[in-house]
Amino acid sequence: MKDDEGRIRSWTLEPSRPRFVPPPGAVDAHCHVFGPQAEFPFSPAAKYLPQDAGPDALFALREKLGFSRNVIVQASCHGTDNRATLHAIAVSEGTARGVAVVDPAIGDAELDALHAGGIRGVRFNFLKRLVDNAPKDKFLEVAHRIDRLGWHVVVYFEADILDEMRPFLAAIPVPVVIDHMGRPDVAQGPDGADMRAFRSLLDSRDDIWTKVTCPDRLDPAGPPYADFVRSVRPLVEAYPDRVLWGTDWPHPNMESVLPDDGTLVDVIPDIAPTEALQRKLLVDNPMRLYWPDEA
Ligand SMILES: O=C(O)/C=C(\CC(=O)C(=O)O)C(=O)O
Repeated sequence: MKDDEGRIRSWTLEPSRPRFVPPPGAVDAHCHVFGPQAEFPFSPAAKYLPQDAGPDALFALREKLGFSRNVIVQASCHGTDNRATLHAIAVSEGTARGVAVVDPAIGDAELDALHAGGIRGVRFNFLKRLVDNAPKDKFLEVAHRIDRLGWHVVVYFEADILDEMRPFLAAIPVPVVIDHMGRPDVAQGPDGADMRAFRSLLDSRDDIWTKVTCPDRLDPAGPPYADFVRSVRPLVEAYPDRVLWGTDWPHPNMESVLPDDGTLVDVIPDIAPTEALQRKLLVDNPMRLYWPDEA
């Protein structure tokens, strides 16, 4: 939905209240903020121009959905200027942490400042429709330099390049989190080629985690996201200590169908059917990665 200036609104203004009640302390471990543009302009290289979606709206949504904390992931529309993300973390009073996108030439003092501002990881985005460059050699240098801070890297790529990503992912010296399971074709089912390839990646090292997120992006059939559920539930059951969940609000680039965040939350018990799995997915795992001091 575009406004007169061509800025996209990709989120619903009136999400439903979910039936599923998350456990106390639940973390929405994948969401973003956009702007506000007047304070935090978008990057000249941005591939999409969203309407403002700032921390007030994010934290109001969190309240409505029954979550306690957020992990805010720097979105490509803000490039390597992390001020909007840092601002949202600062006003959260300790209930948000973040993942930054950095210029590979970033200095150690600036990395320290990001750490002080609540950043705990760096994101490498390989989606051609979102970024112009994804220099693996430079990314590896960054990955080596964040090791001393106890950070991890978040990697975003699609299933068609998984095989070419393997040597790069194997060389990363810190824990790795894969966004949206590397976007498999969930219509293939849990034993399809994409899920098998992704499992072999998870099996290649025990510190690769993944976000079991985005039924709205991965399952075009829509709610109740049956293909997503049948493909992803076995993954949650097989790797219960390495999975994270998030809303993906404000759902960058979702233009034709606006996902309902309440409905997304109601997918959680379908992919994590026991209380023990839900607690790991929503509390224990994200706390270990983002608030290790409190976990
Ligand atoms: O963040 C997401 O979940 C997905 C995005 C946007 C994005 O990653 C970015 O702008 O950096 C997408 O697929 O368009």
